[in-house]
Amino acid sequence: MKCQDYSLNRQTERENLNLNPLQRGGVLPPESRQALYEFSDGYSVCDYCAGRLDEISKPSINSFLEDMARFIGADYARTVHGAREGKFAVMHALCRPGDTVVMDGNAHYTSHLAAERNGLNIVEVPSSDDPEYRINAEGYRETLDELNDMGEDVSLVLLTHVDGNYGNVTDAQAIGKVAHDAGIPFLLNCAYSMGRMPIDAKRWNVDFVVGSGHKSMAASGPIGILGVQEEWADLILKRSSLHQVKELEMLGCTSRGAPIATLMASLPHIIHRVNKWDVEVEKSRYFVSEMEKIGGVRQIGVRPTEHDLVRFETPFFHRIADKHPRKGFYLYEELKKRNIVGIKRGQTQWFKCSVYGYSQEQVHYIANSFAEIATKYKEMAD
Ligand SMILES: Cc1ncc(COP(=O)(O)O)c(C=O)c1O
Repeated sequence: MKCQDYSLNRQTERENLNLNPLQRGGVLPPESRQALYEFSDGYSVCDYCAGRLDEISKPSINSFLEDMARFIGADYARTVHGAREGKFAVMHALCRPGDTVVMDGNAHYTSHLAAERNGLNIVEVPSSDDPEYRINAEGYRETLDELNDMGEDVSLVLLTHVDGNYGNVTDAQAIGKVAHDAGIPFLLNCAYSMGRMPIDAKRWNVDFVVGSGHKSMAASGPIGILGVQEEWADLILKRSSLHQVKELEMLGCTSRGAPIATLMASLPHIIHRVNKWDVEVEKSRYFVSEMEKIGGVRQIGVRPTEHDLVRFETPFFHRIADKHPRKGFYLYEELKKRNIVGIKRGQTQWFKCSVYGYSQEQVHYIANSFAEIATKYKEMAD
């Protein structure tokens, strides 16, 4: 069989300033790039395995998981292949087909799919209207009261801590309390927060917490974290009846090579960086204020933003696209000329972006580049 050359090169994308919110939190520090090289073979962490991934002591996955659990305020931590697999595992262990799970109206599609694959009914707590799309504890209380009045049993309450559309940071502690007052366990999806900002599952009334290594924890994917409190450990981490040492919901073992090696190497880095979250939020607010100096550009979602993921409505750039010979592609192309990528090609009506991890000078350069493009095509927007 003839096969084309698949050797890959991503140098250009790596060297540009990448504003895609999906990419910002997954950039590896140098020590993790080294780990990636050392552990790039498939089963590379399994040389000294005595039966189960989370018990391996060389490399020290066992103590890494204890440190991770402490970092997120959970009693136990396991690696999974992503936040979605963590949600699926919790639902699979806890709920029965036909049960109802209550989740926020801003929930990620993977929460829907995890529920669907488990045969669960989804009831959503609506967000507030445009432009805030806010999710609050009162909404959860009302929805749970209504379901209770209808005689509907709810087996799980799920909240997206930070949603992927607006970057709204919700009050997990208050919603966790509502869930517990109703006697229902609480699952917090921290894909956009764990590894970026401090998480305290115990203080926030969280029974199960999931995070995403490739999204927010400076790791090569696919990898995620599932945190579980003591009360639920026997259920979620129950052993197989056929292979006594193996944990059923983990299908025995999860991540077995580069993803877990990079996440381990990145743990000190992310423990350190979450303490500087305030600086990131300030940087993000500065970026929003600079962008909003361009006529008609407006940040959507809760204001001032409390996260690095920001969504802008950009009618100004959209009007230019109507007249520009390159149509909607001009914005992407103009940014690329300035070594900025991450805004989807052809998208001008609105876009999401993030300046997480960039220096103040880089943020200034990025904001200035948008302003420069706006000035260049000002006439076309009139
Ligand atoms: C809010 C949110 N939850 C979950 C996910 C999925 O994370 P993972 O790829 O780790 O399953 C995403 C990814 O975009 C997300 O934005």
